[in-house]
Amino acid sequence: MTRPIRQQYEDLMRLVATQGALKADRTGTGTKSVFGHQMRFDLNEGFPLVTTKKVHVKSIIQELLWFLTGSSSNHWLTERGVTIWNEWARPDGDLGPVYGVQWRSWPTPDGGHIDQIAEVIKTLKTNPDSRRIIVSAWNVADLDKMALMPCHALFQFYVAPATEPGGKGKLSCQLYQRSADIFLGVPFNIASYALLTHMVAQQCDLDVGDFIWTGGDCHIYSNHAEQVALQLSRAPFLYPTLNIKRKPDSVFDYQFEDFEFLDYQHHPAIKAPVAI
Ligand SMILES: Nc1nc(=O)c2c([nH]1)NC[C@@H]1CN(c3ccc(C(=O)N[C@@H](CCC(=O)O)C(=O)O)cc3)CN21
Ligand SMILES: O=c1ccn([C@H]2C[C@H](O)[C@@H](COP(=O)(O)O)O2)c(=O)[nH]1
Repeated sequence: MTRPIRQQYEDLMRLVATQGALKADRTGTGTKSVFGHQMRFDLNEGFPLVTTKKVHVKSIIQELLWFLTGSSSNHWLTERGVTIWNEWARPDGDLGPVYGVQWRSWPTPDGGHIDQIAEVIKTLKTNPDSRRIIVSAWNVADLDKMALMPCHALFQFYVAPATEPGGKGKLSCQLYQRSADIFLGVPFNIASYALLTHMVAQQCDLDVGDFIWTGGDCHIYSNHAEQVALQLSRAPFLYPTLNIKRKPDSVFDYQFEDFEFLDYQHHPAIKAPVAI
């Protein structure tokens, strides 16, 4: 199959840079913003890793593995050389009941916990036609205890049945991201959920389908304007290919070394300040 060169991400960036409304925000930085946007990535066309700048995949993989441990501590990340959450961590490294805590141990009113990821894997294996295969990080009662409220708030899986006898079903995933920092956050978020979709598909003996990204407040910070102009002057390359080197016993047993990206052709990295 010859793959097309895709630029959904750059199209969103261009749309917001040219059409976005000037809008104030919590951090006091100022943004250009568009409300409501969708991108669809066919994971069979390659792994959607932005090519118009170098994306730091190590941070993305480790952050996803951190979510899957259910940890609330930034120490897990810093011990592995990942610093992207440092600005939000409390002095003891705690981030409150953020993504991983809600994914793996959503608290129930009677004092119990729900492992939403384990439930999703079980449902995909036993009832793939279900329309209820959802993970939510948006725990309203816990929001005020979180260092930062979830940006990637809710995701749903979907299985398209096999089209030939003996074939595999195709796993798709759609994410709702309520707030999207297009320059810094979104390349991470797309790659993270695309990676999760590959991992869940491998565990459930499914092929991959689409990753659909749906954004709420899609913004470019005013202090990213020059970086955005540089990035939009570059021509995208073909997406790389993800190789998962082994099949671990469960979705919770993946290691950083299990993943490699083949043929990742990219433009140079572009530095930018993160809005706190
Ligand atoms: N304003 C803002 N944007 C975000 O994207 C964001 C937050 N806040 N707060 C929570 C997390 C942390 N995330 C971050 C934070 C920093 C980078 C960042 O600085 N990226 C650089 C360096 C990569 C690295 O060191 O690994 C980049 O060039 O992508 C990316 C995502 C995503 N989230
Ligand atoms: O995974 C993430 C996490 C955070 N962001 C961005 C989106 C916003 O720019 C900030 C969060 O600020 P709020 O005022 O809470 O919306 O972080 C992201 O893009 N991706």
